[in-house]
Amino acid sequence: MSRTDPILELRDLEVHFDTFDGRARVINDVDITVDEGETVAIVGESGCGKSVTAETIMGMLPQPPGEIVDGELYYKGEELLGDQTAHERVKSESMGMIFQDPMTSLSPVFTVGEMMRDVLTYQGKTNVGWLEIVRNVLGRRDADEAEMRDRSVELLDQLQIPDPEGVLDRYPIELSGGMRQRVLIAMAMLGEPEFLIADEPTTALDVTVQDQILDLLTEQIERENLSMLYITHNLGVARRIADRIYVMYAGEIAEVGTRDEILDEPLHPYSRGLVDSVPKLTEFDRDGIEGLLPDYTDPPSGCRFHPRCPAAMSGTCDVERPPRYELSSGQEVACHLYEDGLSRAEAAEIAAEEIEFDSGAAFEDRPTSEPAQDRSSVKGESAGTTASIDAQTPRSAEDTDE
Ligand SMILES: Nc1ncnc2c1ncn2[C@@H]1O[C@H](COP(=O)(O)OP(=O)(O)OP(=O)(O)O)[C@@H](O)[C@H]1O
Ligand code: NI
Repeated sequence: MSRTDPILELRDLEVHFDTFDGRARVINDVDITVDEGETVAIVGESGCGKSVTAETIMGMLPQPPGEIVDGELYYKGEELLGDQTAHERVKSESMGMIFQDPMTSLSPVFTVGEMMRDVLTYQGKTNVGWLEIVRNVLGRRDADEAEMRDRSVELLDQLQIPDPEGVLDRYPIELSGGMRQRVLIAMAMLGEPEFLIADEPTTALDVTVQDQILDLLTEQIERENLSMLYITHNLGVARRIADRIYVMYAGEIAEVGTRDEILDEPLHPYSRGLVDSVPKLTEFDRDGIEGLLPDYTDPPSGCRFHPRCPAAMSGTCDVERPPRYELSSGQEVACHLYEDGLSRAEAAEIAAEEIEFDSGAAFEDRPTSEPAQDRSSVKGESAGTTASIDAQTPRSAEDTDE
């Protein structure tokens, strides 16, 4: 892996929430690095802490109930978590944020909190015109209208929005979902950012429109040589867009590697289960991961994944938190099966020998190094308990970009 200087470095992040059930220790010691010109994806199932990580980077974590207990965030070497003024400045000067379109994400799978946060993108209104939004986004209520129009038209045009002049005078509600998402990307680009952060911007769109949006986004990234952190639960999207991938599980980083390393042969048992649960992305024919994310108010001891792990070793994985072992290739994996300095080939051999998903067998019943042979149960049979990660978007073709 040839790497340039990091533009963004998140170190040792720990985020807790005060909830009715007690203190939820959600983000536990998360490190993320994005190099100049690089697109990094964070993948993981719903609830694993992707958005909390993004909110922290954007200085948008609601505090309370959230609390950043530990961690540093460096943007080009400047620390931001301890300096709100610097964070605000860097955000407005250098960062662009792409959210989900609040109007297409009004769906029961989103929490009220998430919807409210997204709606803020429109300053709480759905009936404001484009120029109004631009003024707010730029924080320049007095910005010269002609100048904003020119820049906006140019961007809308780059994003292949038909009749960009006309769109400027339309309300978001008059545009299709795909068009609104393009407008949201244009909004993020308006401040001429060098770093983009996107939290599942295409999730609510159907696959064809999602593809178009990803193409347009990639074009913008290449044109402006941007760095990007892209958050998604969709491995197909990560394959399209990412140079490197961080796999997150229960508020921790399970594995980091290049896109091909992670998607072609992941090493962490969780990543393997995740990738294998997407039929189109793999030749393996394994089952999904049984069980649910842990309760963050009482997370498992040792490795947070051990209760769901088919390769968990009693006396080790339930006791000791695995460090992130670094292979000779640079790939990092937080799992006791491995050790520092292994080659990819050695690690792949260990993974093939030790990790096999099947149904039902609980951690307690499992011998240490003899994976069970029963593979009768397939993903989906135990509805609701199998980690589900989409290769496709959940919406149907009926919702296409009209
Ligand atoms: N404002 C909040 N108050 C309390 N708990 C929160 C808050 N925001 C997030 N959490 C908790 O933090 C955990 C991680 O949530 P997060 O939204 O980061 O998950 P995610 O990986 O982005 O999931 P998804 O794919 O569904 O968007 C969840 O258990 C969630 O309930
Ligand atoms: Ni999220």
